[in-house]
Amino acid sequence: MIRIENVSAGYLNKEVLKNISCDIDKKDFFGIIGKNGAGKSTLLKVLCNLIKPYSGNVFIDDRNINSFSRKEFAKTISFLPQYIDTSLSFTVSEFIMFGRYPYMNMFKIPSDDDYAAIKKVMNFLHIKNFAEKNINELSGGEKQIVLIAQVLVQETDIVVFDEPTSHLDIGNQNDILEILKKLNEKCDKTVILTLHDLNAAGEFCSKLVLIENGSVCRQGTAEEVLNYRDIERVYNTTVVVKTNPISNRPYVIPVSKTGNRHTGFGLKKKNRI
Ligand SMILES: Nc1ncnc2c1ncn2[C@@H]1O[C@H](COP(=O)(O)OP(=O)(O)OP(=O)(O)O)[C@@H](O)[C@H]1O
Repeated sequence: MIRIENVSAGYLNKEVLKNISCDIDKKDFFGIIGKNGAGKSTLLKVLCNLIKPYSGNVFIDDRNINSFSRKEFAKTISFLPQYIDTSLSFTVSEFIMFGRYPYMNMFKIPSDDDYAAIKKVMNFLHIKNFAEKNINELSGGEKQIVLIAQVLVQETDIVVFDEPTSHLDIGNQNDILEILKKLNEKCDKTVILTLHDLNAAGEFCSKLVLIENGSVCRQGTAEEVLNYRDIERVYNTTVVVKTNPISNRPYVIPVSKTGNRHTGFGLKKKNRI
């Protein structure tokens, strides 16, 4: 269980997160949503101990994250940031090997365990055939899977992703989210991620937190969080929220503020939920 308790944080004098609290359960597929600049990535950085909060604490299984050594923490939680430089010339297996850093000795020579971990993850993600390709030669979707592989070889129980599906088409986006879902449900990993696509968030996440100007606007199940009133206020737009007939999960459609001249539908409440 992860407990984020009364966290305020930011950069120099700029306070971004204002007294945020939330609990993340071991079994959660936990989505963080909110508009650009709301503080989602900052929250992930606090959680991953990359920036220290001005006040408040983060606990993993009742242990303050400040009490972990660097290596111990890297064996507990792994993080894929929003931007990662893949322009350097590495093969896919060399690139994935960077994820084994916490397990290596001071000479940084990979052991049999490190090679075995890479092989296992490549099999899991079906990317064995990429192993010797240069990372620069991959498509956006393939590259994203390799980045996830680097996170997985770290073999942590908690995996954190900052917008893992940005720039991907709907097919690749679904593939990545299915992989993360499998990690959550079959491999018992706690998955925490930020998403801009509210429909993907509604479809895949077991819990959501909606961040508004650095504070928690609402947290709970997708049905609780994706309600049109909160979404409209936070994103300053007009939406309809419906239930996906196949999965029974909520999805959100933007609506032109002036209604639709073809159907004559106005923005009455009955048309929006
Ligand atoms: N390194 C930094 N130094 C100073 N300010 C920063 C830094 N990183 C982010 N900020 C500011 O903190 C605020 C929150 O940024 P953050 O990246 O957490 O938002 P976000 O919700 O993840 O946004 P997005 O959806 O656009 O990625 C923004 O105003 C941003 O300009």
